[in-house]
Amino acid sequence: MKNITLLGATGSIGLQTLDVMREHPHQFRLYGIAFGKNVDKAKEIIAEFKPEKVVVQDEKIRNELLINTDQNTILVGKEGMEEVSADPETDVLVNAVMGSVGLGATLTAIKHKKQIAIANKETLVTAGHLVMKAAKQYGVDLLPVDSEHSAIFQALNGESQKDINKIILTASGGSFRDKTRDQLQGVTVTDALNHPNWSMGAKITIDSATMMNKGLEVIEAHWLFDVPYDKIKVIQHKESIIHSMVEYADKSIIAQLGTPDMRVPIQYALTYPDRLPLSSSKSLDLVEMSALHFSKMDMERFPCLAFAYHAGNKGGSLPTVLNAANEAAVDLFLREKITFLEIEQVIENAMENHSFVKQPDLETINEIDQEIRNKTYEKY
Ligand SMILES: NC(=O)C1=CN([C@@H]2O[C@H](COP(=O)(O)OP(=O)(O)OC[C@H]3O[C@@H](n4cnc5c(N)ncnc54)[C@H](OP(=O)(O)O)[C@@H]3O)[C@@H](O)[C@H]2O)C=CC1
Ligand SMILES: CC(=O)[C@@H](O)[C@H](O)COP(=O)(O)O
Ligand SMILES: [Mn+2]
Repeated sequence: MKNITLLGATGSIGLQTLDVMREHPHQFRLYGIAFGKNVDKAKEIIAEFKPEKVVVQDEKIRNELLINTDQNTILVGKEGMEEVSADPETDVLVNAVMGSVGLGATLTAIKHKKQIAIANKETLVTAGHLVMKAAKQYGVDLLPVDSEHSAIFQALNGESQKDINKIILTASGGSFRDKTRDQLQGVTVTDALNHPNWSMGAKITIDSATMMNKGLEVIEAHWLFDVPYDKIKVIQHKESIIHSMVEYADKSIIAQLGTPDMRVPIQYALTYPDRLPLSSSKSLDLVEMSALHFSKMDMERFPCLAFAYHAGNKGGSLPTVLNAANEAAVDLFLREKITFLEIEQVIENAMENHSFVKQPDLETINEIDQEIRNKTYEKY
């Protein structure tokens, strides 16, 4: 029986993690949760799973939650997430919060040698060098939850790092893949939230539409698999059936396929190196599928992908700027303060005007993250 602490329990990945846990009640017990604002959903989770530790975003939410939940220990904010991540009773940390707010918890869990299932890609984008250095120092593996990275992790299994020719990340193209740049003028939040293949949280769905999601995933792959950027390629694959691939020195390509169902990579990160049945997930019927499509990624159509390659290649503080500007811009778009096309302008502007720091430590990263958000929110 593994004790799971689930950060972001009320979100898309959080709820699907709970689905996996329901299928395997003898393997997993929910020890701790953290959530943001969704008190009603959190109450349902607490009533069903009875976690011992609950972390809330702030004091206001704590007061709302206190009614009926006095049997739990309630912790608050980033410090609360770090405390529950370090808790001796936590065996596995599933980090599924949205955004760089998850960074401290990831680093804390590493220092306490926890098994970590990482969905929170922003952690790796904003401070990949610090996270991977700590993981190496404490001998901790980060088990990827992101579907592409789970696919790559499975395709890499047992192979030698030196034999990798390239990693091929697949991109669905997002909600606006069939639109030209001209047709992006005036698109609405509702349109942008309509992802063709996946049902996900709002922020990542917008990231898919701008292609920033794939940009973040390029940086995530660089850190997780220690592969240089010139060996990480992106192709468009509109069906999201091949979740990603690795090409080896002999030109063999190993791919991982499956229906678009996040419970599969979530469960694998929880059970690795074993596999358990997942009866709620559907088998892929390739005959019914009949055809899969691939096309070249157009960096001019999707400039956010080019921004991410640039930030990744340059390194230093630039990925922190990319991530913080993107988080603020997507939030502004979701609240209809800026247009869809302004998202990329906010990011480009933040990257161009930033005073570059070559080797930022944690304090510097947190300062830059806050400064970029403040500047962006001041402007709009
Ligand atoms: N959804 C997916 O299929 C995939 C997601 N990912 C990654 O997983 C992460 C989560 O994504 P997703 O589940 O879609 O996002 P959601 O928006 O659905 O969920 C985010 C979760 O984080 C919580 N949260 C937000 N801010 C805070 C905070 N300050 N303190 C504590 N909790 C907070 C939210 O709480 P509340 O709702 O209560 O406010 C919610 O539980 C992201 O990094 C995303 O990129 C990666 C691959 C696929
Ligand atoms: C499910 C998942 O891992 C998402 O990151 C998904 O990949 C989004 O799809 P696209 O970014 O390819 O549209
Ligand atoms: Mn993904």
